[in-house]
Amino acid sequence: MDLSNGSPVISDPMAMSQSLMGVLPSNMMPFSVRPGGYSGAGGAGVNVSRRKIEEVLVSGLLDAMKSSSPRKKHNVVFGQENLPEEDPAYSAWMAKCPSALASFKQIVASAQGKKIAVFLDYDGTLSPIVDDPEKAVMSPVMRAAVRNVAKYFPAAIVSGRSRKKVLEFVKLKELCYAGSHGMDIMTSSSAHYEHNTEKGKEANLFQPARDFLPMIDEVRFFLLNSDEADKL
Ligand SMILES: O=P(O)(O)OC[C@H]1O[C@H](O[C@H]2O[C@H](CO)[C@@H](O)[C@H](O)[C@H]2O)[C@H](O)[C@@H](O)[C@@H]1O
Repeated sequence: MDLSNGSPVISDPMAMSQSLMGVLPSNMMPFSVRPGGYSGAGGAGVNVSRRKIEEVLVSGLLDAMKSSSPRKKHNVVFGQENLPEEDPAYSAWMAKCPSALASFKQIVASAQGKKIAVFLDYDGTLSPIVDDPEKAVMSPVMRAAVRNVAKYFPAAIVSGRSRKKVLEFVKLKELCYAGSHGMDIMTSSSAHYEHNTEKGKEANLFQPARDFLPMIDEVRFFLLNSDEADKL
């Protein structure tokens, strides 16, 4: 990330130096953004205790993900009949993209005392994959878990779907939504984001996704979907 002119420019995370990546697996890609951004109402997202992080993210969100979507069979994904550990393609893929969940304790530990924002995918993460995209509804348990996440952390859903469609499924006003792969962003109307948004302005069409970044000090991405949650 180049901070030389005061605005964050995200470089290709995979090309970042090993020292910057630290000890994190390659699917958690940390980078810093300009400081002094998000200061949510009541300090949301900051100084959340380890117990609360585990309760909200692990017991709440991950458990909801595990029950909402059964794990896909490995051979459906890779077209193989053999066991995952015997499949070179699967092993190579796992080496390149290790499960963030295997390092979840490390993530929680390193999140201690930091401002945390949670970015979630919709299809296959908050809803099960189904044949008819119109029927990819979110369960009430998942909705409650996401609502709880948004109570403690700035939270956003990023989807390839239209923002309107995702909002129709999720029905939670306290989140940010980025639809059409991030080309259509709606920030929350709650007090959490008021200082970062123009009051009364609901949707910011074609707002660059990096406008989210001043809300937080540091971003650590990790890939997580219901397949992975099921392996916990
Ligand atoms: O970025 P996402 O939120 O993961 O959206 C990606 C695509 O999701 C939808 O398609 C996927 O889910 C459908 C419902 O479970 C499933 O039928 C389809 O096979 C999946 O590809 C959505 O329909 C697409 O428009 C999104 O781009």
